[in-house]
Amino acid sequence: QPVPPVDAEASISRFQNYLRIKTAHPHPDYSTAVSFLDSLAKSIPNLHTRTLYPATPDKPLLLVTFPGSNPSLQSILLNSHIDSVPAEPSKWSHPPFSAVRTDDGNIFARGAQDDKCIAIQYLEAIRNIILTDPHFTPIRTVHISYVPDEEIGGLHGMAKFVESKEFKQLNVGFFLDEGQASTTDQYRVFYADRSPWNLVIKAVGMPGHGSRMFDNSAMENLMKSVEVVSKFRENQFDLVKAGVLANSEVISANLVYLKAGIPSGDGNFAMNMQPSEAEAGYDVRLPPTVDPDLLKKRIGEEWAPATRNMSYDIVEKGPLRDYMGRPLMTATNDSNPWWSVFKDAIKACGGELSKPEILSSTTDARYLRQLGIPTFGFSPMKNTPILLHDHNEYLKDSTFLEGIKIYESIIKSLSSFE
Ligand code: MET
Ligand SMILES: [Zn+2]
Ligand SMILES: [Zn+2]
Repeated sequence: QPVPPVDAEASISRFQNYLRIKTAHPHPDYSTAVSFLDSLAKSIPNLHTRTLYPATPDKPLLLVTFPGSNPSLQSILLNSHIDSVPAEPSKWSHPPFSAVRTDDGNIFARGAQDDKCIAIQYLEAIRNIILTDPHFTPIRTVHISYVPDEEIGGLHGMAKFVESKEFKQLNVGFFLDEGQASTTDQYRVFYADRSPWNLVIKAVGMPGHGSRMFDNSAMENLMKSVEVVSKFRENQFDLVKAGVLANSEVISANLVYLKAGIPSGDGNFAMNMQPSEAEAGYDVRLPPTVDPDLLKKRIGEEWAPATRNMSYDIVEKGPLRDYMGRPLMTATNDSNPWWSVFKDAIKACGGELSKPEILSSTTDARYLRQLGIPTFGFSPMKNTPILLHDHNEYLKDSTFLEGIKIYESIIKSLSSFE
């Protein structure tokens, strides 16, 4: 029986159709996305699916299973989050949920890189594996999880899932999650993430007429803090600019909002009033190697000192250490047998990997590393600008297709590893 040819155009259409589902926060359409992925998985022979609700009925998680011949071996879990960050359509050259494909092959959509590409690539890779070799049976079972809420911290998604009995029954031995695009000809792989803190610094101070000059206004107090944090940020960034450390190896503290002022009722602010409260919000990211207590000390003493009427609030979005108290990092040496299997699989299909890195952003991988499960971040996008969370996010059609080939090799190798 002749093997039907792999239909690349059909794979691209399926990618575009998935991109067209409005999965952006604050109201991601999880039910449409899950039914789309569920039917897609069911159109591939040998795949089974289950929909789980680890947290609440409005936050589904789709689990796809490609059964292995030896269920006593630990399984492989591939992951993709369903949700996307918001997009501002007026700032885009194509509507963010149109998945327009330009003449040069770029497919524009929110989620094209982060991370709806891998969602479809996993399934297309398995489809191609079965198509080209109908007798291929993995030795280890391969699961794919499609999880909600990653972009808002994963508390009602992966964090809950890893605590469930369904997860424990999967007996996961190796986990693969999203990574980031590479601007070079080499693929990037990530062995750790930075952990996010949401830091809010608040100032109170003397209110008064807009014309008066006095010490200790809330604005003055807050702006002094903003200067101190900016200085810290500059010092960290200088290490990056000098090539001493990578972006992901320093602490970043980026100002993401400022809130102050007395509303004048017409959407503006009263200009002749000095407010008695002001606050600043920071996205802070900590590399796995830093001591969180030292940073907290610095925040309390230097960034938001009580002596200047300042207070602060830190929301830690997820774990920083595993249950043994160790930093969340996956070994990339012989102590981790999965490392060479993964590396060799990339090489086997002609790909090259750059030196393993810490991811500058954060993924659900931290919840698996917390359990001590070997975990890498990987999204096969080379020669591609890094556009996650940016305007005009896109992925080239040929890059998407290359990624499917990479996953064919990875899935075959990982699932055949005894
Ligand atoms: C707030 S948890 C992480 C969410 C998102 N993936 C980010 O890195 O910003
Ligand atoms: Zn992502
Ligand atoms: Zn993201």
